[in-house]
Amino acid sequence: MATAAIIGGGVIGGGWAARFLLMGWDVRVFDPDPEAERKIAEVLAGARASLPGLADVAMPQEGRLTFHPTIPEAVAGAEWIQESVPERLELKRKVYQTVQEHCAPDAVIGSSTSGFKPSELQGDAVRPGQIVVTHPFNPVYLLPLIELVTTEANPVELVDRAKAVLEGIGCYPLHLKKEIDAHIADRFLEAVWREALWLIKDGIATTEEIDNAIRYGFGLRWAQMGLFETYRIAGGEAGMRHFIEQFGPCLSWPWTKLMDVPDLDDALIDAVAGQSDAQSGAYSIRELERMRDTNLVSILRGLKAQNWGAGALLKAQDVRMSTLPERLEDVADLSQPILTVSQAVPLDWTDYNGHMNEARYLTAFGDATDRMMRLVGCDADYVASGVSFFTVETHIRHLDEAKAGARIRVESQCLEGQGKRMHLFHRMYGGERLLATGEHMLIHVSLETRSSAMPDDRVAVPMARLAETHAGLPRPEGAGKAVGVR
Ligand SMILES: NC(=O)C1=CN([C@@H]2O[C@H](COP(=O)(O)OP(=O)(O)OC[C@H]3O[C@@H](n4cnc5c(N)ncnc54)[C@H](O)[C@@H]3O)[C@@H](O)[C@H]2O)C=CC1
Ligand SMILES: C[N+](C)(C)CC(=O)CC(=O)[O-]
Repeated sequence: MATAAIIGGGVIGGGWAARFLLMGWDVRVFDPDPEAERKIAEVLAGARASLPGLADVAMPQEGRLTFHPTIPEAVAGAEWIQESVPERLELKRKVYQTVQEHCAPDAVIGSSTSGFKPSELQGDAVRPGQIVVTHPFNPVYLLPLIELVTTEANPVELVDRAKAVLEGIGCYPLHLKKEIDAHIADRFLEAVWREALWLIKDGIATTEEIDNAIRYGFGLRWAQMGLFETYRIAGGEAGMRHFIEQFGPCLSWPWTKLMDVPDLDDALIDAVAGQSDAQSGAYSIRELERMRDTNLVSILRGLKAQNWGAGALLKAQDVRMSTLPERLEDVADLSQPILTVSQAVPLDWTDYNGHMNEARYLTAFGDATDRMMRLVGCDADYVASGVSFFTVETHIRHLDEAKAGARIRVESQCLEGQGKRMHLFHRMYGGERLLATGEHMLIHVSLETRSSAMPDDRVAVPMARLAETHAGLPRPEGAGKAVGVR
């Protein structure tokens, strides 16, 4: 099992611990705060409810979390050491000194620093080449971006290994060409923050109005296209050149106070903190984190459905992690029901009753049906040739609950596969518990005439083979039932 050491388990260290753990790594934590174990347990609970639901395939088995009283004990056997102690250069350098006395000489030491350059961190370290910046974004377990900043002291092999590890735990390592204070993203964030503080100080807007200006408008655009692609479109058919021509001159108008830092005096701090209390004080930080995570999961799953931006990354990761069969030949034992879905319940699949919403059972059974179609040869190429299946009848029984983050799996049985008909029976399990069954009748169709049509041998032959083999299985309890009063 791969092992990561987390040095400093606060907001960011806790998020790293959760991501590594849920991606199957053992995690060893050192943090002198006596409350660290409780705080990380709370971050982990949020991560367990949200991260697994970004995948539409089974995540790796969760790793083991242990806490250690000293740095030497925490880094023992670790191949990745993530430093997330407070943003003080001397403290970070002191930590590296102890870490390097006791860690493997080829382990990667990543720093979460928001602002220091790697050359500053490497300073007088005994092995500067081991230390890189791996700057994450909060919540580390959901946001994939990691700014990877290196120097010439870092061997290419170590940098490549760092990228591979980050990709392996579902991150998007953005390797900066050159080191610079505050990397790329924090320079933007600071610019925006500075403007926002001026707007409050000058009495133009409150914290809530500024947040609304972002979340009802350009924040939504940025999440999916960033800055330049958005502005290219804003230039109309003439694109970026026209955009610059039209809006470039404003850059020299006195619109922004970007270069001036507002004085963070008591009056401004009271104004910001007071407005923030009025805006969000009704919720605890944990409640706000939960809302943020649910929203992020919904946005990311939306982007995933479009195979776009951060969503495309998630889709590619599913392909890497999937072990489910795509062809009949891949099925280990064709005489048994086939595993067609294995995933966790996404946060945005749950409802006001605190469990998986009824519509999502059909989503999961629909995915199981799609896999059964592919298994009998009705794959993307087949559909592109103008033929497919339509589902004409569905009967779902809801037998038990599933909550956010719970692992579910669907096992599928073919009750009939003859002529134009494919009759499927899916069982959804959570561990050993039967959660639901779904029975579906599919009819083979021509996509041109939109009416039933006989399949050709590409589907007819494997479908008949599957149906014949599954004919040996007992008829499932509940098959053929209609809704009725017991
Ligand atoms: N909070 C944020 O939004 C982000 C912070 N960062 C960076 O992550 C780092 C940590 O920041 P946060 O997690 O926000 O701070 P934090 O204050 O939440 O956590 C710091 C943790 O380090 C522990 N600590 C203090 N001295 C230590 C030592 N000698 N050895 C081990 N642990 C020690 C503290 O007990 C605390 O739990 C900083 O470098 C910061 O710039 C990066 C991205 C975002
Ligand atoms: C405020 N901050 C500079 C510590 C923020 C970051 O570094 C990244 C983030 O999560 O916004």
